[in-house]
Amino acid sequence: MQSHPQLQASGRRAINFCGFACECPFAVEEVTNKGTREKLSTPLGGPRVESAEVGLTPPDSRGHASAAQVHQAPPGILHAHAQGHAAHAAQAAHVAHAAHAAHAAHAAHAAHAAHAAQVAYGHPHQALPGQHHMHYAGAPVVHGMHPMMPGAHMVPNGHYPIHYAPHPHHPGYYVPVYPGHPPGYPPHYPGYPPLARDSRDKDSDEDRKKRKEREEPPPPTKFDDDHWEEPRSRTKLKLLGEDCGEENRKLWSYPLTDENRRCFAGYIPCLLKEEVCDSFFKKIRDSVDWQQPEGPLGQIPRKTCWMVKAGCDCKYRYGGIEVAPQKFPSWMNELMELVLKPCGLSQKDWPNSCNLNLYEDGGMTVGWHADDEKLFQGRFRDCRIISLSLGATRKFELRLNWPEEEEAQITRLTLRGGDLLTMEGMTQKHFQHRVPREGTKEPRINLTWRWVKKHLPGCPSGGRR
Ligand SMILES: O=C(O)CCC(=O)C(=O)O
Ligand SMILES: [Fe+2]
Repeated sequence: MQSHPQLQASGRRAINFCGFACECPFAVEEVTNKGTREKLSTPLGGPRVESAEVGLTPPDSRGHASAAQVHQAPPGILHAHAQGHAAHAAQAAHVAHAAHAAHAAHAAHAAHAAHAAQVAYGHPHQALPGQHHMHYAGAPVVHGMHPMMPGAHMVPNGHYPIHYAPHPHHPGYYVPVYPGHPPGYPPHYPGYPPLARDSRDKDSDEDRKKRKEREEPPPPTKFDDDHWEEPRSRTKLKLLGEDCGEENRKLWSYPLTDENRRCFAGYIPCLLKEEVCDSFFKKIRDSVDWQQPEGPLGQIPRKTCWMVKAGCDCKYRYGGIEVAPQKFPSWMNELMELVLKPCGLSQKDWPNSCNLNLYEDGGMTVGWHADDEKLFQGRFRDCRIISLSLGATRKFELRLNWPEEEEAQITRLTLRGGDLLTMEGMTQKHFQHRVPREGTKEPRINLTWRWVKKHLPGCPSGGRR
């Protein structure tokens, strides 16, 4: 993450925002103007920033950028704080609205808040008209009741009664939370729209637990006492990596092999050469009519496109969105030829649909989900999904829906441009997968080929008309 320009100007540089490849907003170290590194920590584990030299420079175009990013704050992280530093929060808030600045300050850690408030407006009285609040260090007055936290007094320089909850991903880190939000509701502040969250993005442990209690179906009935699913020695399921011919077999490995659940993920590294990847990447990026549909929780955090073979007009509905089909373009045949040959599939057996995603940078993601929509029948029978990655390297994770004691819950893979990944058997029933947030600035395109087994009513490829 880049240092804030105001910090740079003051000779201080906040670095190493948490060190994790994710959304953790907190700086954990700072380079001082003496060139030494200081640990930033609070009694609660969240770090504290004491960059009192932060100036009162008005926001520039970067400020606008910050404001925009504020609205894209990742789930579980408070909006104004999302940029990882009070100065960002302040600047973002400043750009947005003085009242928002108040919330930015409030949202932030008390020490951050001081700077947020101070830097953001310099006119603390405008924070929320008619209220005595948000006057922190450096501002003239500190008194009054907090406008949104009953019983809470405003106090100078920290020890402000912000409540903290464990960071959803990083043990030992804490994030401020706003009391009064309904459980499971993504923290946000009045005046901001709800977080733009993918309804598939159910990646906080807290969320997961609560959702589980509320709406997750109980584990399905097992095939027998020892097996979740009928073993493939009986069903005769053939894996692509086994049934692809002698010359291709050596290309494959199976990083996920769960015979008990009949779940598999196959992998071929660097299937396509770099020049081929580059050429398809550009063609796809520039020619596809990318959509970023709005779901119940805001725009999905990536661009997408749903393509089908001629004769099918099934829409793809998932997570409260609906994507209209586009026809396979001419490049699709060329690409399928390259990708599906090593899978041992001849043209008559090719998939009849493909879901495409464009992740413009590491901030774009797909949250935990399974491709278990009725179209593909993956909850009821073996289901193949073949995925090709182009562009930036991203992590890909699989987790069990119903882990048993001591079972490893997450399988982590790294997908580079040109890599092929499959999910086979009952993987869509027993596992969820995701592409988590990362720091990269580089774009990635992913294509997942699938077989529509149950066409929507009215689709010319379906049984009924
Ligand atoms: O981008 C990826 O690798 C996964 C995409 C995915 O899971 C999906 O499109 O359903
Ligand atoms: Fe998926």
